[in-house]
Amino acid sequence: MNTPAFDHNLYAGCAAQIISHTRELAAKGFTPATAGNFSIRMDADHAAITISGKDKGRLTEADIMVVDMANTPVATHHRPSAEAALHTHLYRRYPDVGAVLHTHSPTQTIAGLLYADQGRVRLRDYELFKALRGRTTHETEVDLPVVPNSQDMDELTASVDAALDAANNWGYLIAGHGLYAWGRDISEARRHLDAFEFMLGCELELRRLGAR
Ligand SMILES: CSCCC(=O)C(=O)COP(=O)(O)O
Ligand SMILES: [Zn+2]
Repeated sequence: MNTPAFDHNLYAGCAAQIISHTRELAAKGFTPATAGNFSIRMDADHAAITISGKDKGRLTEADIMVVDMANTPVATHHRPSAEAALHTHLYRRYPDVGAVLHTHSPTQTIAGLLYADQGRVRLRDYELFKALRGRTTHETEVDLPVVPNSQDMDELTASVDAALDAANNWGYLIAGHGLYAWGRDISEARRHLDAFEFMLGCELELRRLGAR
């Protein structure tokens, strides 16, 4: 008998977690049309990830597939997210990252455009910093990197890699596109995503008020 390419029970558990979070994020309006992609690391060599082009508010287990860390589909003919390379880049760069979430909320999309020239959104004095792993005080600055958008995934991955070398964080924005956030598991990735969404919303409001 052939050895299965991956543990099906592990895959099914990952798919269930992805579906649960994506439905909630879609209901918030964070995945317009078919935007967004989501993954969980299954083991050192595999990740469960959304298939490209699906409505992320209506995912079923059949809409989640497995790739290896070079983005090659495993035991399927489906096509992974067009941005799978950005997920596996994070899994390769950070061995302790267990989940990656990508959304396109209006706040994330607008903030990416407004701060593209600066290459970062400098966040200051937010109590919500404590939602980010490793942060214990509001009395600091946190730079959220902003990289230019590109349809060339090698170019985009290289921009992200350089931006994270300069300002290591739990997320980054792609200008005019959306947010990538990650964590050691999907709950932590979601907490980071929610925290960035909130702080970016505050930054946009402060700009509207002329305070930034
Ligand atoms: C319709 S949104 C354009 C592609 C994108 O940015 C995205 O997040 C969804 O792409 P996928 O291939 O993962 O469905
Ligand atoms: Zn996207």
